[in-house]
Amino acid sequence: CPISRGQACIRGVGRTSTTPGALSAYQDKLRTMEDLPHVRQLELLYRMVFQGFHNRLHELQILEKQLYGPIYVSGFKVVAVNSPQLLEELLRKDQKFPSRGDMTLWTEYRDMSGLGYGPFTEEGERWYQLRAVLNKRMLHPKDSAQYGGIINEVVADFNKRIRYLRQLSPTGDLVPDVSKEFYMFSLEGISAILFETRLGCLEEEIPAGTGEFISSIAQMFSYSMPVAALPKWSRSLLPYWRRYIAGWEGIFSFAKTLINKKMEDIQQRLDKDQDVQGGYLTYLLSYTQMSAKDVYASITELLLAGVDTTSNTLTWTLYQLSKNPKVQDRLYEEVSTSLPADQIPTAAEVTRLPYLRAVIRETLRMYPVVPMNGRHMTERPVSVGGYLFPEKTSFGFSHYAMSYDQDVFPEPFTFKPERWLRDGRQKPNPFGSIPFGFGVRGCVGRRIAELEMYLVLFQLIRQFEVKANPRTGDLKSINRTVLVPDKKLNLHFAGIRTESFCLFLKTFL
Ligand code: HEM
Repeated sequence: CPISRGQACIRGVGRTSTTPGALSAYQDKLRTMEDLPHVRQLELLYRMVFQGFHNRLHELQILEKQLYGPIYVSGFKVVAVNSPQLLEELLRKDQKFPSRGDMTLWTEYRDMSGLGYGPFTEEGERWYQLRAVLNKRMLHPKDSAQYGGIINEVVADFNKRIRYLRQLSPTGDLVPDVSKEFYMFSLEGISAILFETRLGCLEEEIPAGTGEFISSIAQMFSYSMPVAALPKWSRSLLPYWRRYIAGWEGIFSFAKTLINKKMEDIQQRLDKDQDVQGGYLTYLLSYTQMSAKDVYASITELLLAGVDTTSNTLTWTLYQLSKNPKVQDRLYEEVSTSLPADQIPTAAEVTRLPYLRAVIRETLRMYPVVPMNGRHMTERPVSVGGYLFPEKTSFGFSHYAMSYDQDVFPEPFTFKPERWLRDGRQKPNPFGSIPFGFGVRGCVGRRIAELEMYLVLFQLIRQFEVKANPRTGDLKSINRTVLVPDKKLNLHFAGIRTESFCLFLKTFL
């Protein structure tokens, strides 16, 4: 452990390895990858460049399914899996240490700087051991529930900020660029959990260090596209690589400063023989055998994975609620009757509300923030849909197209949270929409993300009626690694709902 006092550290995981199942004699009858429809690289490039799919690759999944069926080889030798049944078949045969494939874009800077890998970038046995440590205090709903109090503090600040912004507008209720506000909310929320420190993202004046950190994250993400697309030899000639690396430097230096500060605090307490108690970072630093290098890498990756995902989902949710007043009314009915108006919901209370959960579930169906995921099968051949694929085959999952498969989701373009209610109706095939992934490599932050979204949505809808701004028009989703709106979303947060006014008075005055 980076800090120790003889506490039990979590040791390597001793899971017995499963012998890869030998394929049966029936294997001879399986067809091969060559028998599948192939999308030629030129075709793909044509569609991307001339048909404008370069930033709408998720929509291309729908077209490709119509043209090539549920499984085909796409331009860059990736096997596209485009039906829930085939996806289930493949994921149930996943490796003991699943892999999503090449992560060099995220690892190069760390290799250059002697930094470690986290859950996103690590592979094999080391990844497995890392996840065993990171999952604790995070993955189980009971673990994430302990962060309800911290998240509610952030929600309270977010409410204040929304009230402040709406009163600045000429109409007295318009909040411009809601995505940006949710970004700040998500960054503040996840940092409060991971660093056990408030960054001040929701303050009127963002502290200088926090501002630089936010710019570094934006810089790293925005230069990752040209860096990935351009050849390595161009790096010394063009500015992109240098700026990309500067982004990573800013991110790591900020994270290290906060983590080092926590380590010092803990060490001081230990020196005085005082008890060490705290949240997630304290747990990693004091109760596990993770090295400081691993803690820097893991915390940084958790943070990066936990901001755009949650914030964009919240943006899409409010967008859909503003377009579907009946759904919003039903949600309001649920949140306003579930608790007294002056009571702030706890994690346990908020996760019990079926319609609130269904609203988020439906948003993630229509806007799976990670619209394409995949697996690289390194260990052994695998059969799917009657085809045999050799080891080292890469599979790409067309989650977006599956989410709009009308056999699984009737009226797929309609926002219908009801389809997720467990009130006797037939449940959709669960593999039609798996926004947090699947299995041991699935999203580690799922429960925290859900909790953040439930708590903030509960309080927003209890207070305001969210209305579309006619000038904004319809939003389309574009793919920037995650699905984001193609333009800014401005929304009216109309009239403070009467029931909540006393809550407001109680909380803020
Ligand atoms: C709406 C919110 C979120 C969505 C939709 C989402 C979705 C996903 C998906 C699809 C994956 C890939 C899973 C797979 O390959 O099977 C993933 C992985 C991951 N997510 Fe999330 N995520 C969200 C929020 C978060 C948050 C809040 C955190 C951090 C606390 C987080 C941390 C991670 C990490 C570290 C991984 C990599 C796990 C691994 O490779 O072992 N995510 N997420």
